[in-house]
Amino acid sequence: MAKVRVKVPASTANLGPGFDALGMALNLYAYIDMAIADKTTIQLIGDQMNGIPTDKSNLIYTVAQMVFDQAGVSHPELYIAMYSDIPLTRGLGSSASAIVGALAGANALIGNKLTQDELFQIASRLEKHPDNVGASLFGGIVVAFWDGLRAEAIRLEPDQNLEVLVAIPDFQLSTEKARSVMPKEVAMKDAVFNLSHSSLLVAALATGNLGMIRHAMKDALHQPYRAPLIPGMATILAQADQHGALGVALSGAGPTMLALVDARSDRKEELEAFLKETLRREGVSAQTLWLKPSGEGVTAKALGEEDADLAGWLDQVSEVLIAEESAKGV
Ligand SMILES: Nc1ncnc2c1ncn2[C@@H]1O[C@H](COP(=O)(O)OP(=O)(O)O)[C@@H](O)[C@H]1O
Ligand SMILES: N[C@@H](CCOP(=O)(O)O)C(=O)O
Repeated sequence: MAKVRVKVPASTANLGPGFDALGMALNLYAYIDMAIADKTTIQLIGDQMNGIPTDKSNLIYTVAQMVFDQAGVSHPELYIAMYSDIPLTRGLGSSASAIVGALAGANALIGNKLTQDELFQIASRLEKHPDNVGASLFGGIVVAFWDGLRAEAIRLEPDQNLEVLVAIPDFQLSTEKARSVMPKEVAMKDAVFNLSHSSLLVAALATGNLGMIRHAMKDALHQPYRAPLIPGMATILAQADQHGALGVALSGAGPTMLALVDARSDRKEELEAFLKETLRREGVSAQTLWLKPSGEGVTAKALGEEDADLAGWLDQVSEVLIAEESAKGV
């Protein structure tokens, strides 16, 4: 393919007890255009990616080269353009989406020489959290492990009534920092607590037993240690189910808080206000977003000569949205 456009979903990892094991793709996306070129150029569109390098140290570029290496081809020069709605370093899997997007784009450019499983192995090796990369790659809900040698995953179809409310604080928290506060060893009772709760959560999600989520979505392995890094988190974890959440967790390594909600609930406004107000009382301003699980994982489609470049296409898309809103009279 001469040029490809990749669409890759954000992800939320852990879902509470499934530390490094459970992930869900969300309908918040990053887009990457990629083509083989005479000279490497990397264009980052929007303020979102301030500070990300635009030379050959860029993650998208380096990951694409890994695909070429593994496939035994050489394409050292690339055109890359990227736009993302996924906030960086907030626990919504921006790094995983960049890795998975780059893998899918580079693989499409060379006629999909690598299998999905090969992409999953590379992604898990790089990110080290198969919950994030598995969700961005396969979509839906992913149950996964990575043992340092191999990653395995099974994808579950999310219940159609599942909605997701995220409260994204206006500060960044790197995964590295949020992992550094965790103990190296845990007590047997905490291990058993998480084993039973994450197993129950998978069963609840697999069978659509939404009422069980509030019992299952509890964690003793990482959230207690991370809570001091996020003012308001402990209160949200303790009380969100009293305000209409099916379950609540830290999204990935944080600082975003995530609530699972029944789409038919009439308490959505109450829950959103509770999350915002709890964080505000602790001096944290946060943006709330209503999301859905993304059933689809990463996609890569071929672009023709007639297709607009990424910046032009984004303008067209927003014009369509504005036109749709005007037609609705809002
Ligand atoms: N498109 C991208 N290009 C290059 N690096 C990226 C991109 N997206 C994310 N990253 C890197 O990933 C880091 C964030 O990863 P991480 O701390 O795991 O948080 P999260 O994945 O939850 O957003 C960013 O600070 C940046 O270094
Ligand atoms: N399981 C990892 C997930 C990190 O996710 P991110 O979206 O914050 O990068 C962890 O909890 O450390």
